[in-house]
Amino acid sequence: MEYKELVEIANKSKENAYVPYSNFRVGAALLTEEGKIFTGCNIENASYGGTVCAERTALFKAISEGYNKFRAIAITSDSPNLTFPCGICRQVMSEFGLDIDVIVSNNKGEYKVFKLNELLPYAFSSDDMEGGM
Ligand SMILES: O=c1ccn([C@H]2C[C@H](O)[C@@H](CO)O2)c(=O)[nH]1
Ligand SMILES: [Zn+2]
Repeated sequence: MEYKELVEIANKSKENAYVPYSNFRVGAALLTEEGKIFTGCNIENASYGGTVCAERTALFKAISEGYNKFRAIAITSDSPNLTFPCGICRQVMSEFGLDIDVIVSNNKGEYKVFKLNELLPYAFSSDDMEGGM
């Protein structure tokens, strides 16, 4: 799977974004180890905190279908700037491995690839819960 193609799939899934509040459409395409792709868009809510980002929509779709090993996630929006995942999505993705490629792209289809561990150094994980549990 070419990352350019994954970006195009993310771009397409942006069309389903439900964004009456921000009008900012985000699309994500998540590639599993098995080569399966799960897409996601952002889904906003009148109670703003209930909003779910495109990245977590894709991730939760995959997890709920029994897939939890991931190679890459492409993220895009209508912005001319590269769209990076928010802090919550970085943390939620990190639960399933820091080695995933995060492909950030813009409305021209230009993209850059980062490892999640570059975007979330010193991630909090279950290893940090010594003393609890
Ligand atoms: O990486 C990002 C950043 C923001 N959003 C969404 C959340 C909200 O609906 C809108 C504005 O923050 O964009 C995403 O889906 N992914
Ligand atoms: Zn997010």
